[in-house]
Amino acid sequence: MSDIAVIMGSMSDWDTMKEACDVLDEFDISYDKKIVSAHRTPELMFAFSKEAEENGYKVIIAGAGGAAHLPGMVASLTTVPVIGVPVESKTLKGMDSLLSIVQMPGGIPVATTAIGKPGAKNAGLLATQIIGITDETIRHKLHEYRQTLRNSVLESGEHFE
Ligand SMILES: Nc1c(C(=O)O)ncn1[C@@H]1O[C@H](COP(=O)(O)O)[C@@H](O)[C@H]1O
Repeated sequence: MSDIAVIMGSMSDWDTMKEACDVLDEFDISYDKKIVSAHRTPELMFAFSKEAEENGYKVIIAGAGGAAHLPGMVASLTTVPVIGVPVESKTLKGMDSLLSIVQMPGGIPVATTAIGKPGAKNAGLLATQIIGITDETIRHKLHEYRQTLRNSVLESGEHFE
C-alpha cells in the first residue's frame, strides 16, 4: 500500500509531475503514479477515486492542463485530500489550468499549487508535510530540508555586494 497517489491527465504531463515524484523519492515516501483522465477515461477516474480511501492513499496529487477538471472531479468522489497541479498549457500558459483547478465550489476543496514545475514540486512537499503530521522521521527530514534551503540562500548572497 502506498501513502500517496500521483495522477495526471496525460503522459504529456509527466515532465511536470516528475517534480512531485522526485520530492517523494527524496523523503522516502511511497507513491503510485497513474495516468487518469476525467475526460478521456471517466470510468477509470470514477473507480480510482471511489477506491482511493480503501487503497490507503492519504493524499492524492492530481496534475492536469487546459480544461483541467481531473483534480476537482476526483475531489468530488473521495474525502482523501487532493492537491491540484495546474500543468502549463501551450496556448494559455497554464492560466486555463489554474482557473479550472482553483475555482472550486464551496464544499469540495482542492489545494491548488502554482502553475508548472514549481507547483508540482510544492505539491510533493505539501503532501510530505501532510504525511509528516503523524510521522516524526518525516518531520525531522522536513526541518533539515528547510535548513538546507535557508543555508543555500544565505550562502548565495555572501559575496553579493
Ligand atoms: N485536463 C485534462 C484531463 C482532465 O482534466 O481529465 N485529461 C487530460 N487533460 C489534459 O489535456 C492536456 C493535453 O493532453 P495531450 O498532450 O494528451 O493532448 C494535458 O495537460 C492533460 O492533463
